[in-house]
Amino acid sequence: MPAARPHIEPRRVPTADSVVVKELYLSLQGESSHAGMLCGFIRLTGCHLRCTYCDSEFAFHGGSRMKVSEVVEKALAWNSPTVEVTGGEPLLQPGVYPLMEALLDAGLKVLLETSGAIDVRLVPPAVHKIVDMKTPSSGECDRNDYRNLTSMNANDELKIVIGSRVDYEWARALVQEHQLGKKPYGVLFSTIFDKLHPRQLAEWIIEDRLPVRFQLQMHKYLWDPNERGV
Ligand SMILES: C[S@@+](CC[C@H](N)C(=O)[O-])C[C@H]1O[C@@H](n2cnc3c(N)ncnc32)[C@H](O)[C@@H]1O
Ligand SMILES: Nc1nc2[nH]cc(C(=O)O)c2c(=O)[nH]1
Ligand code: SF4
Ligand SMILES: [Mg+2]
Repeated sequence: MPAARPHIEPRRVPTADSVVVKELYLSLQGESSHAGMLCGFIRLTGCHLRCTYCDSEFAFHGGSRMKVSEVVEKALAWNSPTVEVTGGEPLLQPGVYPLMEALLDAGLKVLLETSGAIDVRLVPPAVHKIVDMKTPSSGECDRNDYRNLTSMNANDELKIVIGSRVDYEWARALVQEHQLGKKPYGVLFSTIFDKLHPRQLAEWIIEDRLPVRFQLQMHKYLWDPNERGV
């Protein structure tokens, strides 16, 4: 007689209409090609990586669970055409997908800041993805999901945060091997704040004539670099 099949309940995602939010604030976008624009920030709690240089460790824990509808209401109250979902690692929370859909439905331009360690194919195509491929000095380079290099479109940007000559040569090899200058999306090269002098990175890029956009974290020059909520 065959063994009785176990009864398995269908998998449910009870949290999909809510997210755990660490902070919500209005500022100027400090990074990417959207830098300088008014932007509301939705910072979600939790991250599975531990980049050596992370400036947002405070977002690894805590925060408050909020309904997606409540977050959208707060986002609309900023009266900013653009919002960014960041973290922590925002794609770890199942509720982030309905959140992004709801923000788009509300007529907002939605930016997403995510590490390159998570497959981005489920992100709604209208979202502007900023995908950060981790360099050796982050300590998390082996977590990169390189399928993301072919899952991004003209709205998106690949970001590489560089803290040393080793990181730079790693990033340069990535650009050259994958012919990233020919992709529909742009490539951003940024420095780890206070680790590599920005001028040094600028000079390397010029010397090698790399097809990338140099950028700084503008908010760290406008405000105290340790200030929260900016
Ligand atoms: C705090 S993370 C949150 C989103 C996601 N976890 C990620 O890593 O992309 C946002 C961005 O800040 C960058 N970042 C964090 N600490 C930094 C630092 N000390 N200097 C420069 N960029 C930093 C990250 O590399 C990432 O591109
Ligand atoms: N002003 C400002 N711009 C940002 N762009 C990306 C940020 C982030 O922490 O993901 C960030 C941030 O923390 N502040
Ligand atoms: S992935 Fe982002 S939030 Fe997580 S540790 Fe790295 S920089 Fe910080
Ligand atoms: Mg930040």
